[in-house]
Amino acid sequence: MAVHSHPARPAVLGQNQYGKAENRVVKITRDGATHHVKDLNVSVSLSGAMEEVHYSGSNAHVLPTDTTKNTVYAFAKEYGIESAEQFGIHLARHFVTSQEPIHRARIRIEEYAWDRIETSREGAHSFVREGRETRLAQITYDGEKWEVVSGLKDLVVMNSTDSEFWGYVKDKYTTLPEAYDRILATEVSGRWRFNWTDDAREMPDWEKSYEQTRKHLLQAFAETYSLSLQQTLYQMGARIIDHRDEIDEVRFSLPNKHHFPVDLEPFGLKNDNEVYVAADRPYGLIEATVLRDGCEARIPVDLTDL
Ligand SMILES: O=c1[nH]c(=O)c2[nH]c(=O)[nH]c2[nH]1
Repeated sequence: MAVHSHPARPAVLGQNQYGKAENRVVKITRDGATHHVKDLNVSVSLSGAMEEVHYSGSNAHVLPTDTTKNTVYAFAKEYGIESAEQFGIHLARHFVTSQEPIHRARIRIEEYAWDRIETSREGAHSFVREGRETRLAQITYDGEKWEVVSGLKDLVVMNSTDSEFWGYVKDKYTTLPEAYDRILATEVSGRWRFNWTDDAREMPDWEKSYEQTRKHLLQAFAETYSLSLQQTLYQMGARIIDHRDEIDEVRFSLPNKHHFPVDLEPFGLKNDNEVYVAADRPYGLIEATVLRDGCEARIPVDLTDL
């Protein structure tokens, strides 16, 4: 394509910058059975001698935004992520010193913090996102009977190992590679229905019930060696039914927050289950009710209806 020059330009280019925004990089560092997680959202913004790409479309000075994305993932492997600041400094220095037309790099980073889930099983690879979930309660009374449904939403959890997914149906549209060691992460939305229905019976201790139900749910997530999110969901519900006599029904809606290992082979790097891209959509959505045997399902299928 012809590169046009504009000797008499009525419109002049002002401040400009470009790069790949919101690179979701998750780095797992393994210290034996103890895993450490760094979870960042990295936005790269470059500026410099970029007049020509705007005026004429010449890309001669343009390092592709796709390359800036690859650099983020490759650096996570090559240099690790000690801190957001250290990681950002590495990246900014790289872009400015390796590409002559790039004069300025701005790296913005958001970091999501994870706490460990306390569990009795061996190994430390289960995490809950820092920041409390939202607790929910719905009370219905018709003058005779009570129905109390409690629950929670926005409880984000992750296992950095002990999750596999294979042996599934394959048709002509199936491309998913089987996974024998993957990250399992979800944002739990759950509701549980109490069997307390009338004033003549003693009420459960609602505060203790919530705290214990949350604990069982988290421990079941952490302790289940998972062959599918469906299996983990059932274990979470069954653990609650087994341990909490006051609850007859549990329903979960679990988005599968996919973490795909990044292919670093093109950069001569081996990704040994360390660097992942955290994809936000589309996501698998796994939903099911777990009931005390013989009890009726009353929690709506669509939890947003509750
Ligand atoms: O745990 C999973 N369950 C699925 O049904 C499913 N489908 C898929 O593509 N990945 C997964 N993972």
